[in-house]
Amino acid sequence: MASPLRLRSALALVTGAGGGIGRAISVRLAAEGAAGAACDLDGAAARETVQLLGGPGTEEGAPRGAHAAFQADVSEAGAARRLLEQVQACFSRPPSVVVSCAGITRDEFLLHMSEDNWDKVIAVNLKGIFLVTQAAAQALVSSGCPGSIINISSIIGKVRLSWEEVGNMGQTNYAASKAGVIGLTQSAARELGRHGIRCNSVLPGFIRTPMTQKVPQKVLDKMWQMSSHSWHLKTVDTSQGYQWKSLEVFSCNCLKDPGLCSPPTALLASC
Ligand SMILES: CCCCCCCCCCCCC[C@@H](O)CC(=O)SCCNC(=O)CCNC(=O)[C@H](O)C(C)(C)COP(=O)(O)OP(=O)(O)OC[C@H]1O[C@@H](n2cnc3c(N)ncnc32)[C@H](O)[C@@H]1OP(=O)(O)O
Ligand SMILES: NC(=O)c1ccc[n+]([C@@H]2O[C@H](COP(=O)([O-])OP(=O)(O)OC[C@H]3O[C@@H](n4cnc5c(N)ncnc54)[C@H](O)[C@@H]3O)[C@@H](O)[C@H]2O)c1
Repeated sequence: MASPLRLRSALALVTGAGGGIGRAISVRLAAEGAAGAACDLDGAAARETVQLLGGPGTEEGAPRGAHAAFQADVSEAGAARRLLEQVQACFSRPPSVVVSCAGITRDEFLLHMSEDNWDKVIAVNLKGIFLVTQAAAQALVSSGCPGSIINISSIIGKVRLSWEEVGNMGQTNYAASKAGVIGLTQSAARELGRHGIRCNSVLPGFIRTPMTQKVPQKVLDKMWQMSSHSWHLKTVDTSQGYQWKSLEVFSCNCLKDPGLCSPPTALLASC
Protein backbone atom coordinates (compact mmCIF):
# COMPACT_ATOMS: atom_id res chain seq x y z
CA MET A 1 0.00 0.00 0.00
CA ALA A 2 1.39 3.43 -0.92
CA SER A 3 2.63 5.40 2.08
CA PRO A 4 0.23 8.21 3.14
CA LEU A 5 1.06 11.49 1.42
CA ARG A 6 3.12 13.07 4.18
CA LEU A 7 2.81 16.60 2.80
CA ARG A 8 -0.79 16.62 1.56
CA SER A 9 -1.65 19.79 3.52
CA ALA A 10 1.60 21.60 2.74
CA LEU A 11 2.21 24.46 0.33
CA ALA A 12 5.84 24.33 -0.78
CA LEU A 13 7.58 27.34 -2.30
CA VAL A 14 10.83 26.36 -4.05
CA THR A 15 13.12 29.02 -5.52
CA GLY A 16 15.47 27.97 -8.31
CA ALA A 17 12.70 25.50 -9.17
CA GLY A 18 13.56 25.68 -12.86
CA GLY A 19 17.01 24.20 -12.28
CA GLY A 20 18.36 20.75 -11.59
CA ILE A 21 18.10 20.39 -7.82
CA GLY A 22 15.15 22.77 -7.41
CA ARG A 23 13.17 20.84 -10.00
CA ALA A 24 14.00 17.53 -8.35
CA ILE A 25 12.92 18.90 -4.96
CA SER A 26 9.68 20.29 -6.42
CA VAL A 27 8.85 16.93 -8.03
CA ARG A 28 9.56 15.04 -4.81
CA LEU A 29 7.54 17.37 -2.59
CA ALA A 30 4.59 17.20 -5.00
CA ALA A 31 4.86 13.42 -4.98
CA GLU A 32 4.43 13.60 -1.21
CA GLY A 33 1.22 15.59 -1.68
CA ALA A 34 2.40 19.19 -1.39
CA ALA A 35 0.93 21.95 -3.53
CA GLY A 36 3.84 23.53 -5.36
CA ALA A 37 4.80 27.17 -5.91
CA ALA A 38 7.73 26.94 -8.31
CA CYS A 39 9.75 30.13 -8.61
CA ASP A 40 12.68 30.91 -10.86
CA LEU A 41 14.44 33.86 -12.48
CA ASP A 42 13.60 31.96 -15.66
CA GLY A 43 9.82 31.96 -15.62
CA ALA A 44 9.58 29.53 -18.52
CA ALA A 45 11.73 27.03 -16.64
CA ALA A 46 9.48 27.40 -13.60
CA ARG A 47 6.45 26.69 -15.75
CA GLU A 48 8.17 23.62 -17.19
CA THR A 49 8.66 22.36 -13.64
CA VAL A 50 4.98 22.90 -12.85
CA GLN A 51 4.09 20.84 -15.91
CA LEU A 52 6.07 18.02 -14.31
CA LEU A 53 4.01 18.39 -11.14
CA GLY A 54 0.82 17.91 -13.10
CA GLY A 55 -0.57 21.36 -12.42
CA PRO A 56 -1.74 24.10 -14.80
CA GLY A 57 1.45 26.17 -15.21
CA THR A 58 0.63 29.81 -15.03
CA GLU A 59 2.29 32.94 -13.67
CA GLU A 60 -1.11 34.24 -12.61
CA GLY A 61 -1.29 31.34 -10.20
CA ALA A 62 -3.77 28.49 -10.02
CA PRO A 63 -6.70 27.56 -7.80
CA ARG A 64 -5.87 26.23 -4.35
CA GLY A 65 -4.55 22.69 -4.38
CA ALA A 66 -3.00 22.92 -7.80
CA HIS A 67 0.52 24.04 -8.55
CA ALA A 68 1.70 27.39 -9.88
CA ALA A 69 4.76 29.02 -11.42
CA PHE A 70 6.21 32.39 -10.43
CA GLN A 71 8.99 34.48 -11.94
CA ALA A 72 11.22 36.46 -9.57
CA ASP A 73 14.82 37.55 -9.04
CA VAL A 74 15.38 36.55 -5.40
CA SER A 75 18.36 38.90 -5.10
CA GLU A 76 16.07 41.89 -5.50
CA ALA A 77 14.25 42.94 -2.29
CA GLY A 78 11.05 44.13 -3.95
CA ALA A 79 10.82 41.00 -6.07
CA ALA A 80 11.23 38.71 -3.05
CA ARG A 81 8.49 40.61 -1.19
CA ARG A 82 6.18 40.51 -4.22
CA LEU A 83 6.85 36.79 -4.64
CA LEU A 84 5.48 36.01 -1.18
CA GLU A 85 2.52 38.34 -1.79
CA GLN A 86 1.75 36.61 -5.10
CA VAL A 87 2.00 33.13 -3.56
CA GLN A 88 -0.37 34.10 -0.74
CA ALA A 89 -2.79 35.72 -3.19
CA CYS A 90 -2.70 32.61 -5.36
CA PHE A 91 -3.15 30.00 -2.61
CA SER A 92 -4.87 32.12 0.08
CA ARG A 93 -2.19 31.15 2.61
CA PRO A 94 1.55 31.54 3.15
CA PRO A 95 3.82 28.67 2.09
CA SER A 96 4.35 26.23 4.97
CA VAL A 97 7.54 24.91 3.37
CA VAL A 98 10.08 27.27 1.79
CA VAL A 99 13.12 25.81 0.01
CA SER A 100 15.67 28.39 -1.16
CA CYS A 101 17.48 26.66 -3.96
CA ALA A 102 18.25 29.54 -6.36
CA GLY A 103 21.99 29.87 -6.79
CA ILE A 104 24.78 30.72 -9.21
CA THR A 105 28.53 30.31 -9.60
CA ARG A 106 31.02 32.80 -11.05
CA ASP A 107 34.17 30.78 -10.55
CA GLU A 108 37.58 32.48 -10.77
CA PHE A 109 40.82 32.34 -8.84
CA LEU A 110 41.02 34.92 -6.08
CA LEU A 111 43.95 36.67 -7.72
CA HIS A 112 41.82 37.51 -10.74
CA MET A 113 38.30 37.57 -9.32
CA SER A 114 36.37 40.68 -10.26
CA GLU A 115 34.34 42.58 -7.70
CA ASP A 116 31.32 42.05 -9.95
CA ASN A 117 31.72 38.25 -9.81
CA TRP A 118 32.00 38.47 -6.03
CA ASP A 119 28.97 40.75 -5.71
CA LYS A 120 26.75 38.69 -8.04
CA VAL A 121 27.34 35.39 -6.21
CA ILE A 122 26.83 36.93 -2.77
CA ALA A 123 23.71 38.76 -3.99
CA VAL A 124 21.97 35.61 -5.25
CA ASN A 125 23.31 32.86 -3.00
CA LEU A 126 23.35 34.72 0.32
CA LYS A 127 21.34 37.95 0.11
CA GLY A 128 18.69 36.11 -1.93
CA ILE A 129 18.28 33.59 0.87
CA PHE A 130 18.13 36.40 3.43
CA LEU A 131 15.37 38.16 1.46
CA VAL A 132 13.26 35.05 0.85
CA THR A 133 13.73 33.73 4.39
CA GLN A 134 12.74 37.12 5.84
CA ALA A 135 9.68 37.55 3.60
CA ALA A 136 8.52 33.99 4.25
CA ALA A 137 9.05 34.27 8.00
CA GLN A 138 7.16 37.59 8.11
CA ALA A 139 4.23 36.02 6.26
CA LEU A 140 4.14 32.98 8.55
CA VAL A 141 4.49 34.96 11.79
CA SER A 142 1.82 37.49 10.81
CA SER A 143 -0.60 34.68 9.95
CA GLY A 144 0.31 32.67 13.05
CA CYS A 145 1.21 29.63 10.94
CA PRO A 146 4.07 27.21 11.65
CA GLY A 147 6.49 26.42 8.87
CA SER A 148 9.77 24.96 7.71
CA ILE A 149 12.49 26.92 5.93
CA ILE A 150 15.17 24.90 4.15
CA ASN A 151 18.16 26.71 2.70
CA ILE A 152 20.43 24.99 0.22
CA SER A 153 24.07 25.56 1.06
CA SER A 154 26.85 23.31 -0.31
CA ILE A 155 29.49 20.92 0.94
CA ILE A 156 31.87 23.69 -0.20
CA GLY A 157 30.43 25.98 2.43
CA LYS A 158 31.30 23.64 5.24
CA VAL A 159 33.84 25.22 7.58
CA ARG A 160 35.66 21.93 7.99
CA LEU A 161 35.35 19.35 5.22
CA SER A 162 35.64 15.68 5.94
CA TRP A 163 38.67 15.13 3.74
CA GLU A 164 42.09 16.77 4.04
CA GLU A 165 41.14 19.77 1.87
CA VAL A 166 39.04 22.73 2.99
CA GLY A 167 37.08 24.91 0.56
CA ASN A 168 37.33 24.66 -3.22
CA MET A 169 39.77 26.30 -5.64
CA GLY A 170 38.18 29.00 -7.81
CA GLN A 171 35.26 29.48 -5.45
CA THR A 172 36.15 32.03 -2.78
CA ASN A 173 32.92 33.88 -3.60
CA TYR A 174 30.76 30.77 -3.75
CA ALA A 175 32.27 29.18 -0.63
CA ALA A 176 31.77 32.42 1.31
CA SER A 177 28.15 32.60 0.20
CA LYS A 178 27.44 28.99 1.14
CA ALA A 179 29.17 29.23 4.52
CA GLY A 180 27.08 32.36 5.09
CA VAL A 181 23.91 30.42 4.37
CA ILE A 182 24.76 28.03 7.21
CA GLY A 183 25.33 30.86 9.67
CA LEU A 184 22.20 32.73 8.56
CA THR A 185 20.06 29.59 8.87
CA GLN A 186 21.34 28.61 12.29
CA SER A 187 20.71 32.12 13.64
CA ALA A 188 17.27 32.28 12.01
CA ALA A 189 16.46 28.93 13.63
CA ARG A 190 17.20 30.41 17.06
CA GLU A 191 14.92 33.39 16.42
CA LEU A 192 12.05 31.66 14.63
CA GLY A 193 11.76 28.50 16.70
CA ARG A 194 9.52 30.33 19.19
CA HIS A 195 7.11 31.00 16.28
CA GLY A 196 6.97 27.33 15.33
CA ILE A 197 9.17 27.87 12.28
CA ARG A 198 12.00 25.38 11.78
CA CYS A 199 15.11 26.32 9.77
CA ASN A 200 17.62 23.89 8.33
CA SER A 201 20.54 24.02 5.89
CA VAL A 202 21.12 21.21 3.44
CA LEU A 203 24.60 20.77 1.93
CA PRO A 204 24.54 18.71 -1.26
CA GLY A 205 27.75 17.19 -2.56
CA PHE A 206 28.47 17.08 -6.30
CA ILE A 207 25.27 16.70 -8.32
CA ARG A 208 25.31 16.79 -12.11
CA THR A 209 23.13 19.74 -13.16
CA PRO A 210 23.47 22.74 -15.52
CA MET A 211 25.49 24.44 -12.76
CA THR A 212 28.22 21.79 -12.88
CA GLN A 213 28.41 21.67 -16.65
CA LYS A 214 30.83 24.61 -16.58
CA VAL A 215 33.42 22.71 -14.54
CA PRO A 216 36.50 21.81 -16.65
CA GLN A 217 36.81 18.05 -17.19
CA LYS A 218 40.27 17.93 -15.65
CA VAL A 219 38.78 19.34 -12.44
CA LEU A 220 35.88 16.91 -12.53
CA ASP A 221 38.41 14.08 -12.85
CA LYS A 222 40.07 15.30 -9.65
CA MET A 223 36.74 15.55 -7.84
CA TRP A 224 35.79 12.00 -8.64
CA GLN A 225 39.03 10.83 -7.06
CA MET A 226 38.17 12.51 -3.79
CA SER A 227 36.76 10.26 -1.14
CA SER A 228 33.36 11.22 -0.02
CA HIS A 229 31.53 10.32 3.11
CA SER A 230 28.40 11.96 1.80
CA TRP A 231 25.32 9.86 1.95
CA HIS A 232 24.18 8.64 -1.41
CA LEU A 233 20.53 8.87 -2.13
CA LYS A 234 18.41 6.69 -4.33
CA THR A 235 16.01 9.49 -5.17
CA VAL A 236 14.31 11.55 -7.75
CA ASP A 237 15.12 11.49 -11.44
CA THR A 238 13.84 14.55 -13.25
CA SER A 239 12.82 14.71 -16.87
CA GLN A 240 16.32 15.90 -17.79
CA GLY A 241 17.83 12.93 -16.02
CA TYR A 242 19.42 14.92 -13.21
CA GLN A 243 19.94 12.70 -10.23
CA TRP A 244 21.02 13.33 -6.73
CA LYS A 245 24.57 12.06 -6.33
CA SER A 246 25.01 12.78 -2.70
CA LEU A 247 23.40 14.83 -0.06
CA GLU A 248 24.81 15.87 3.25
CA VAL A 249 23.01 17.71 5.99
CA PHE A 250 25.28 19.89 8.03
CA SER A 251 23.23 21.90 10.45
CA CYS A 252 20.17 20.02 11.43
CA ASN A 253 18.35 21.98 14.07
CA CYS A 254 14.88 20.56 13.92
CA LEU A 255 12.95 21.61 16.98
CA LYS A 256 12.42 17.96 17.69
CA ASP A 257 15.95 16.87 18.38
CA PRO A 258 18.94 18.29 16.49
CA GLY A 259 21.22 15.69 15.02
CA LEU A 260 18.65 12.93 14.87
CA CYS A 261 17.78 13.58 11.25
CA SER A 262 19.48 11.27 8.84
CA PRO A 263 20.45 13.08 5.63
CA PRO A 264 18.22 11.17 3.23
CA THR A 265 15.11 12.16 5.17
CA ALA A 266 16.29 15.55 6.37
CA LEU A 267 14.83 17.39 3.42
CA LEU A 268 11.44 15.72 3.85
CA ALA A 269 11.58 15.57 7.61
CA SER A 270 12.24 19.30 7.63
CA CYS A 271 9.13 20.02 5.57
C1 LIG B 1 32.39 15.20 1.73
C2 LIG B 1 31.69 15.18 0.41
C3 LIG B 1 32.65 15.29 -0.76
C4 LIG B 1 31.92 15.16 -2.12
C5 LIG B 1 32.83 14.65 -3.20
C6 LIG B 1 33.98 15.62 -3.46
C7 LIG B 1 33.52 16.80 -4.34
C8 LIG B 1 34.20 18.10 -3.93
C9 LIG B 1 33.70 19.28 -4.71
C10 LIG B 1 32.18 19.32 -4.71
C11 LIG B 1 31.70 20.40 -5.65
C12 LIG B 1 30.27 20.78 -5.36
C13 LIG B 1 30.10 22.25 -5.65
C14 LIG B 1 28.68 22.61 -5.77
O1 LIG B 1 28.29 23.50 -4.77
C15 LIG B 1 28.28 23.17 -7.15
C16 LIG B 1 29.39 23.96 -7.78
O2 LIG B 1 29.87 24.91 -7.25
S1 LIG B 1 29.91 23.34 -9.30
C17 LIG B 1 31.28 24.42 -9.67
C18 LIG B 1 32.54 23.98 -8.94
N1 LIG B 1 33.63 24.82 -9.39
C19 LIG B 1 34.94 24.47 -9.29
O3 LIG B 1 35.29 23.45 -8.71
C20 LIG B 1 35.94 25.39 -9.95
C21 LIG B 1 36.50 24.66 -11.16
N2 LIG B 1 37.60 25.45 -11.80
C22 LIG B 1 37.33 26.30 -12.82
O4 LIG B 1 36.20 26.54 -13.22
C23 LIG B 1 38.55 26.95 -13.44
O5 LIG B 1 39.68 26.23 -13.07
C24 LIG B 1 38.74 28.42 -13.01
C25 LIG B 1 38.68 28.55 -11.51
C26 LIG B 1 37.65 29.27 -13.65
C27 LIG B 1 40.12 28.91 -13.47
O6 LIG B 1 40.24 28.62 -14.84
P1 LIG B 1 41.67 28.79 -15.55
O7 LIG B 1 41.47 28.46 -16.98
O8 LIG B 1 42.25 30.09 -15.15
O9 LIG B 1 42.61 27.67 -14.88
P2 LIG B 1 42.51 26.08 -15.12
O10 LIG B 1 41.08 25.66 -15.26
O11 LIG B 1 43.48 25.69 -16.17
O12 LIG B 1 43.02 25.54 -13.70
C28 LIG B 1 44.41 25.76 -13.35
C29 LIG B 1 44.80 24.61 -12.46
O13 LIG B 1 43.98 24.63 -11.26
C30 LIG B 1 43.32 23.38 -11.13
N3 LIG B 1 42.00 23.59 -10.53
C31 LIG B 1 41.11 24.50 -10.93
N4 LIG B 1 40.00 24.41 -10.17
C32 LIG B 1 40.21 23.38 -9.29
C33 LIG B 1 39.42 22.78 -8.25
N5 LIG B 1 38.18 23.23 -7.96
N6 LIG B 1 39.92 21.75 -7.54
C34 LIG B 1 41.18 21.32 -7.83
N7 LIG B 1 42.00 21.83 -8.81
C35 LIG B 1 41.48 22.87 -9.53
C36 LIG B 1 43.21 22.84 -12.52
O14 LIG B 1 43.01 21.46 -12.47
C37 LIG B 1 44.51 23.27 -13.10
O15 LIG B 1 45.51 22.37 -12.68
P3 LIG B 1 46.71 21.96 -13.66
O16 LIG B 1 47.51 23.22 -13.78
O17 LIG B 1 47.37 20.84 -12.95
O18 LIG B 1 46.06 21.58 -14.96
N1 LIG C 1 24.85 20.91 -8.42
C1 LIG C 1 25.65 20.77 -7.37
O1 LIG C 1 26.64 20.02 -7.38
C2 LIG C 1 25.37 21.53 -6.11
C3 LIG C 1 26.02 21.11 -4.95
C4 LIG C 1 25.78 21.81 -3.77
C5 LIG C 1 24.90 22.87 -3.76
N2 LIG C 1 24.29 23.25 -4.89
C6 LIG C 1 23.35 24.38 -4.80
O2 LIG C 1 22.05 23.90 -5.13
C7 LIG C 1 21.27 24.97 -5.70
C8 LIG C 1 20.73 24.53 -7.05
O3 LIG C 1 21.82 24.24 -7.85
P1 LIG C 1 21.67 23.45 -9.25
O4 LIG C 1 22.85 22.58 -9.37
O5 LIG C 1 20.30 22.91 -9.36
O6 LIG C 1 21.87 24.67 -10.27
P2 LIG C 1 21.05 25.06 -11.57
O7 LIG C 1 21.88 26.10 -12.25
O8 LIG C 1 20.60 23.85 -12.29
O9 LIG C 1 19.71 25.74 -10.96
C9 LIG C 1 19.78 26.99 -10.34
C10 LIG C 1 18.46 27.70 -10.65
O10 LIG C 1 18.43 28.93 -9.93
C11 LIG C 1 17.88 29.92 -10.79
N3 LIG C 1 18.34 31.25 -10.39
C12 LIG C 1 19.58 31.75 -10.54
N4 LIG C 1 19.62 33.02 -10.10
C13 LIG C 1 18.37 33.31 -9.64
C14 LIG C 1 17.78 34.45 -9.06
N5 LIG C 1 18.47 35.57 -8.88
N6 LIG C 1 16.47 34.40 -8.71
C15 LIG C 1 15.75 33.25 -8.92
N7 LIG C 1 16.25 32.14 -9.47
C16 LIG C 1 17.56 32.17 -9.82
C17 LIG C 1 18.40 29.54 -12.18
O11 LIG C 1 17.58 30.12 -13.19
C18 LIG C 1 18.31 28.02 -12.13
O12 LIG C 1 17.09 27.55 -12.62
C19 LIG C 1 22.22 26.16 -5.80
O13 LIG C 1 22.03 27.00 -4.68
C20 LIG C 1 23.61 25.52 -5.74
O14 LIG C 1 24.57 26.41 -5.23
C21 LIG C 1 24.50 22.62 -6.08
